[in-house]
Amino acid sequence: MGSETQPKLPVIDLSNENLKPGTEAWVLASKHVKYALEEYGCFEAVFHKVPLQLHNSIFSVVEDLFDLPIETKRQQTSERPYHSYFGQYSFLPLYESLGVDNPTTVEGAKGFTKIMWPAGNDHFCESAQSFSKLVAELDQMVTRMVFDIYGVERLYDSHMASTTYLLRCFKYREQKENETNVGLRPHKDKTFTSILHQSQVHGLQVRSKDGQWIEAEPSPSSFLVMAGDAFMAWSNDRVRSCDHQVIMKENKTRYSVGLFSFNSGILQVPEELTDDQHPLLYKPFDHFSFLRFDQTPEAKKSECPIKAYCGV
Ligand SMILES: O=C(O)CCC(=O)C(=O)O
Ligand SMILES: [Fe+2]
Repeated sequence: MGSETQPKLPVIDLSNENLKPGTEAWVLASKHVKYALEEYGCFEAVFHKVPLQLHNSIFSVVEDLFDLPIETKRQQTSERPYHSYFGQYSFLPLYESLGVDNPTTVEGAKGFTKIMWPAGNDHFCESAQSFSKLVAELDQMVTRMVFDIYGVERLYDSHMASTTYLLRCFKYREQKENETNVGLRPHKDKTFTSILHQSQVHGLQVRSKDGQWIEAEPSPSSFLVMAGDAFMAWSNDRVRSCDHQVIMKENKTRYSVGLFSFNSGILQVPEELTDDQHPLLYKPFDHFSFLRFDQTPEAKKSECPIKAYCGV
């Protein structure tokens, strides 16, 4: 009998201070990032720049956030899809989430904090902003690596200038007897990138190309960097968007946080990514209009909403 090896996600250490564009280390890391995003649609980034103390404080304030009354949490509403409070669904009983728009800015962090705690909560505000700023640095590094390795570094600055961030916080309560252990059903994010960070409780799983579910291991220095549908379309299907789910096995409350990136303008496949072997697969599209389309019955019926929306 052969021994079964558990599939693992690619792990890439992006902590080194000397990891700078143009260096050999940068080129090597960029190749690993490209391979991981093309094969898995994701990888585990080791990123020690987020100190243990900040990891602890972000999960402590996220716990306080979900302890607020439901009526308070429902005060967070937004015109933008994915930016409001979600929870109390009979079909997804364990799940709750809240989003902080523009969390890397003082205004964004303060604006959200004021809605949740009208008398203020500096600890929440500062932790959410510091955490988001560091994870945004990771996002920018990875995005730059991808643009470099695909030979489209000329487009990086304008891409980043129109990127906006959303910090989503998640709580999955323990299941009661006879209740489902599904925290979140299989899905692909509609983001450009999503960077997920878990508390110590397992749950996040990623589907490999051959259909196996691979568990993402929680650790204070681990960040799961995933490509969303917008990234896949921008890359003309070189990058896969990552299929993932949350399954609760430990019977403990689970918290996680994710920094989601969106483009506030039009995304289009760079001409460098099309040729005879790679004909253009997507028309230019407005990212936020795609998010709205994704909520329509037409999108719900579709196997691949981004292709239904702007596929050639
Ligand atoms: O809780 C997690 O780790 C995953 C959340 C997620 O996949 C999402 O909100 O899209
Ligand atoms: Fe997701």
